Amino acid sequence: MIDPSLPLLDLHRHLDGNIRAATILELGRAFDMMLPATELAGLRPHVQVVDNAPDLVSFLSKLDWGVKVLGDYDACRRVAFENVEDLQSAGIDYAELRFSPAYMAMSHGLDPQGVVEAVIDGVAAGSRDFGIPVKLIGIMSRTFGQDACERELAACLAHKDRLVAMDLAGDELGFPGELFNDHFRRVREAGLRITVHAGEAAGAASIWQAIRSLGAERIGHGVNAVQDPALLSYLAEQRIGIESCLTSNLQTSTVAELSSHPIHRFLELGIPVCLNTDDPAVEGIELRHEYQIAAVRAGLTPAQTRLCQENALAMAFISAGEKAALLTASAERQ
Ligand SMILES: O=c1[nH]cnc2c1ncn2[C@@H]1O[C@H](CO)[C@@H](O)[C@H]1O
Ligand SMILES: [Zn+2]
Repeated sequence: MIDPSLPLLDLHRHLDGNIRAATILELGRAFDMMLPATELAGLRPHVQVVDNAPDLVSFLSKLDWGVKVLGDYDACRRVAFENVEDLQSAGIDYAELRFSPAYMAMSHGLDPQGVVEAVIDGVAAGSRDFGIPVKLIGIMSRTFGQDACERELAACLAHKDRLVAMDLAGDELGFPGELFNDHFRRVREAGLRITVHAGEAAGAASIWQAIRSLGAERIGHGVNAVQDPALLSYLAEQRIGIESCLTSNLQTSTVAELSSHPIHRFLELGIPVCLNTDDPAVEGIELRHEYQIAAVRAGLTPAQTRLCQENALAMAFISAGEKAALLTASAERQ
């Protein structure tokens, strides 16, 4: 259930995991690329999860066609703009969109800093046209290693005033957080907020590492925190929020079924948890599905989904004034 008197926020949403299949087809044609299909129905299974993936890395391969068609900066600007249009269609009042500039840049040898600029531009235009406030989170894609992440971080920090936070995403098992301690020291020095994908493919130790060494204030997924009672207490006491993405966790086989997802345990223990999409186009879902269907399958009551809405507002990387404005706007539309 969604309480319309509260704002609807998506804090964990990959802009480059939400590239429309129709846009992939159009850009593929524009850049004269061989795609696995020439029409939507044929393309869909290549860019969207049909059966749950066996693991995180297989799931992540479904994002690849979306970035392979980004042949120039205009294409990056377009997908950024369309992402804000999608927020409007999805009834979302505020979002933090995250993106990996090096991942978006790599197929056509673009400059990651140019990609950051194009995404900032596209999101600003969308935010203005659709009247939705949006903040941006830069991602370091750990899958490409430490050096690539250094270049990616430099591209993000060149525009640090236009980003609210940095994140670490990709292959958590193959590229543990320890490899990125120095990167996050620089993020902290730059004064950006920090959220980290942790406890999704790896265990609770990866979450401790993200908090203690990387400086994470919020955790993406955090499913495997459930293995460690001391960590659960710590998350609750320190108000470290978990950005839950239920359908994503099912599709990456992080959980076998939603009924065994630990989210209700997290909520019962007083950990700030919110509901998010992750990679909506790849998953074939929107935020409403997470609130109205996935959360119910995970055993949440209407009071708990409402609490998720409140938690999202508390967890958002915006000022108290911006939070109050979101609250007022949702109360007024009642
Ligand atoms: O659920 C996820 N877990 C970990 N990494 C992810 C997930 N979804 C997307 N990415 C990663 O984020 C970057 C693009 O924004 C890519 O590195 C992609 O692999
Ligand atoms: Zn994610």
